[in-house]
Amino acid sequence: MKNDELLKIVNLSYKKKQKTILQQVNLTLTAGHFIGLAGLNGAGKTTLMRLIAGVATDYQGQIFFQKETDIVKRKALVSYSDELRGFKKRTSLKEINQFYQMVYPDFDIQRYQELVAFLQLDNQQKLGALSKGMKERLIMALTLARKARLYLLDEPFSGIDVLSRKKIIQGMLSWIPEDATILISSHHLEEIVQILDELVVIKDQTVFAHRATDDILASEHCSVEEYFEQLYDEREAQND
Ligand SMILES: Nc1ncnc2c1ncn2[C@@H]1O[C@H](COP(=O)(O)OP(=O)(O)OP(=O)(O)O)[C@@H](O)[C@H]1O
Repeated sequence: MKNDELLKIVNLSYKKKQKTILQQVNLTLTAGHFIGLAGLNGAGKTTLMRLIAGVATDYQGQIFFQKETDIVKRKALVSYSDELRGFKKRTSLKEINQFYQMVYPDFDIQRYQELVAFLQLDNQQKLGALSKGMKERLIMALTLARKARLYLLDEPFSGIDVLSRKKIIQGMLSWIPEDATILISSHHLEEIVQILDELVVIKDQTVFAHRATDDILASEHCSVEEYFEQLYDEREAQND
């Protein structure tokens, strides 16, 4: 149901090679929302997605999904496609699709075919022959074809040409079920802001802000992009 609690992260900290990447992260996401994930390069956006998806596991703190901590159950409800690193370059899109059908019981083949057509992908092509933008389209099709509760898209548009972006961003509204939530990271907030209900900002190795975009517009008297920039400017001003 819309607005039910989906994800609750409590005091999460994560280190990689003894370096602290995230610390004391607290975040609650509810069902039925489009949420932007913003932060400068290296802030920890990808790391947070990997933790939510259950790809990165060696963390401190707790991650509840629908009030449960079981990672297998979480993986079954969260759709995230890493960079398809596990597949060989000669693997065709058709074979990748077959693999997803086998591994994910919620993979909706009809929805995948619709996404393939919408994103102008060619099932006969090999993974290694895809351009950066076409690979991003494939990741998007595979991720959104699952009937999940939470979708994670990490910089989904960075390689996609400007003309296609608008169409895809608008199209995304129709691909996400009403009671599901999508978390999208992007360095170009201005492009996705019109579809965002909420914004999560990663700064100082933690979730620094989590606000409804309507609330930002009403109480900050600036655009969502300006609000994000100001959060970082404040830090620089303090450091001066
Ligand atoms: N395998 C790794 N080993 C060591 N440090 C890592 C590793 N992967 C990521 N990091 C570090 O973790 C931090 C967060 O990286 P992450 O990729 O999550 O950031 P990001 O916000 O997604 O960045 P970007 O916007 O550049 O994609 C960075 O300082 C990065 O150097």
